[in-house]
Amino acid sequence: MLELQNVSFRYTPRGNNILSHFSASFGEGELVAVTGRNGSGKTTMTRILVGLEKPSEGIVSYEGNDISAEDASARSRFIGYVFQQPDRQMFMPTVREEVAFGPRMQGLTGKELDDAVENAMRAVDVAEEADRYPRSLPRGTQQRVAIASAIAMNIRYLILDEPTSGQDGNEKKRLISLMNALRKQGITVILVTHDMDIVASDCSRVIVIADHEKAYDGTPENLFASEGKAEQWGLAVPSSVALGRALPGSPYCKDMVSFCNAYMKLHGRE
Ligand SMILES: Nc1ncnc2c1ncn2[C@@H]1O[C@H](COP(=O)(O)OP(=O)(O)OP(=O)(O)O)[C@@H](O)[C@H]1O
Repeated sequence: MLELQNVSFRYTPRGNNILSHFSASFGEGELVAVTGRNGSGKTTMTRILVGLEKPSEGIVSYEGNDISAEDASARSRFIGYVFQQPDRQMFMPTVREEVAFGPRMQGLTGKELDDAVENAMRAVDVAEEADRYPRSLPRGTQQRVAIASAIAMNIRYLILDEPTSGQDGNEKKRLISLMNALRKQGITVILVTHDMDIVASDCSRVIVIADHEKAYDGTPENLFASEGKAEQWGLAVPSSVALGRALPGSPYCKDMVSFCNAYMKLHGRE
């Protein structure tokens, strides 16, 4: 279990709190969305989890131990982070070397290292790009390379910052099915996103940050079930949810397939 306990954070000693008394815990195999208005502190919260920022107050704990003082490189043994612009975290000449960098730093060598790298590249479907320069790849592929780098280090948590912004439908679908595959292996995926379609259709849980605090922590269904709840935090309601609300009985429709099923059921009864 990875936890933020009563964490407050400000970027400068005299600055305002970006987060105030923020607590959240992340269990195994969850797909958790972190959302909220622009500038609400989503990226900051994940940077604290990964060790790129230290809490001004409160602690970060992992499996019951206070890891607040551990830096990001120490935490990379269990947590991976994919930046909004993944090319900023790539500095090796080939995809294979990029993916090998982390596990090599962890002490893997020889066949063990080669196997970890090959398996990770295959898991995210970048094996064919193994000899290419990572920074020349499309952003979606770079994201998968960054995920492979994390998988090769045998992580338990993966944080993705706005992975679907600017992606086409196919790349989104590919990423979502990859996140689901990781989740089935027990890896917890934490997704910073403004994409409410993904929140409703794919996430098991959603955290909303508003006014420096955790405003909501629960299922997407509960967030979107009643009109006005998500909207008060500036969140867009997915089309399928809005359409479902307009049907008799206002069924909750997490995606367009659910909406069509609900519609057909009603139609069949008429
Ligand atoms: N390095 C920094 N120094 C000072 N202030 C910062 C720094 N990084 C972010 N901030 C401020 O902290 C606040 C929270 O930023 P953060 O990037 O965490 O928000 P966010 O919810 O991820 O935003 P977005 O949805 O726009 O990506 C913003 O007001 C931002 O301007």
